Amino acid sequence: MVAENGTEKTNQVEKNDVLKSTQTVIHKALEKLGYPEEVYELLKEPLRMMTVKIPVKMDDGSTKIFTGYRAQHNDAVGPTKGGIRFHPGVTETEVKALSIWMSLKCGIVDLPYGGGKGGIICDPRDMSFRELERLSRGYVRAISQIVGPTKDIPAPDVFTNSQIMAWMMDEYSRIDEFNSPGFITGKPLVLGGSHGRESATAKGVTICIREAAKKKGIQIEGARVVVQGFGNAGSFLSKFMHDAGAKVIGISDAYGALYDPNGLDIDYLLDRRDSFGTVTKLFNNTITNKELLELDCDILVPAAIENQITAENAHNIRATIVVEAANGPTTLEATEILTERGILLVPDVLASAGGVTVSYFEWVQNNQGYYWSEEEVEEKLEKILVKSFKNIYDTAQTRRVDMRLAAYMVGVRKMAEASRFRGWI
Ligand SMILES: NC(=O)C1=CN([C@@H]2O[C@H](COP(=O)(O)OP(=O)(O)OC[C@H]3O[C@@H](n4cnc5c(N)ncnc54)[C@H](O)[C@@H]3O)[C@@H](O)[C@H]2O)C=CC1
Ligand SMILES: O=C(O)CCC(=O)C(=O)O
Repeated sequence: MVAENGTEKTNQVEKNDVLKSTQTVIHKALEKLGYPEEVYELLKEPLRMMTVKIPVKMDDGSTKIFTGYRAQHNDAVGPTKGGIRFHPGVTETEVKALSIWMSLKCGIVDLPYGGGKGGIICDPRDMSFRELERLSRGYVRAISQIVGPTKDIPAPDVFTNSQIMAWMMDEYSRIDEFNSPGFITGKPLVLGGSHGRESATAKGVTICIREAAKKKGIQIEGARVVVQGFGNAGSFLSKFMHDAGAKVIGISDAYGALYDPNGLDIDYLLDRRDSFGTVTKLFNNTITNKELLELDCDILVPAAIENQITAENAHNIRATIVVEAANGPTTLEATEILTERGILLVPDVLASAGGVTVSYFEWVQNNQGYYWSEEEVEEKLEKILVKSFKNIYDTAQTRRVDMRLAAYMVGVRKMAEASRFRGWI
């Protein structure tokens, strides 16, 4: 496992905490809403969890057996939906937690879906293009019985992209003996992808930053922004903030971080990064991810992986607003510390919901065979996220809770109600 700067280590205990802490907040949210204990019993784990072994012929002639997962948290509202992660640190508990977060996101932005998530333990940075294609196709064959356009619809996540979605869609279409663009979202445009999906997660984060900045009296123009992660979410976000006149003073990837108090040249960095969001390897004068998170700034955006802001560094965070583009970057203890310190934390299940929202638009377009312009997509996304931010901010104020608990209260309600009407509880 890569460990250049100490951030790539996989810690099973922390990974377990991701599920436990999610369960803790769900429990609190259900209590606040007055639901009985059996609702928590139903929602605390995914309804279905599939573990698969995927044999892949490697380029050197050997066969490697990969382990993959697909979790389907709750399908009372509709088919499950959520990305697929290719990362060496993937664990079963992480995938379970990620599927629960997807349910919450879909509830928050009011999509007709429940949450799902997938992952494969692998390091795509060490694999060839053809090995990745064989792995992607093998995974789809292995999970094909439980997924499909009306059952569970995957999408991209860490270290997966539109090319991987294309291979997966092609493999599913062969199994289904039917062209099935609605099986997966985040596809290339020529295969039924949607305008705006690639940048959707970052667009959603940008809208949340703008709304949060208004609450804190921060002007975006000239604001100092730090972004951890320079992949799909982090790089588009850096570009949007840069274009809006903010000063992006720090960015990072898995190998280190770059800092310039006068603002980094984001266009240059975008041009030089690779398809895994790696750019810092090109520079000598890097800082660590730990140092990056503790930089003096107005807006901090963790956009990489889980458990980055913890009880250990929460006291040292010097941002006014923290907006979680990544899933689960802040532990519960750290959430409490930041809240006590008056830092406004916009939680992952709201801030990163732009991706699944435009994935839903992609699926709708695939189902109707009629495609929308980028302007239409952006207009619809803007309306949904502004409304969701307001709903959660207002809930936090009126119920005197932090925005994470408010978001869980909003997110959990629809699936609890749908489960009740179906007679499951
Ligand atoms: N792609 C999407 O549509 C969505 C992504 N997210 C979340 O956003 C986060 C980033 O996802 P993407 O940008 O899609 O992934 P990506 O694969 O495009 O980029 C990941 C970035 O994180 C960095 N990274 C990986 N491991 C790291 C580590 N141990 N320490 C520091 N940096 C590390 C990589 O170097 C890269 O810059 C994840 O938490 C993901 O679940 C959330 C919603 C939607
Ligand atoms: O686009 C989607 O369907 C899901 C994106 C995702 O995996 C996430 O929001 O974490």
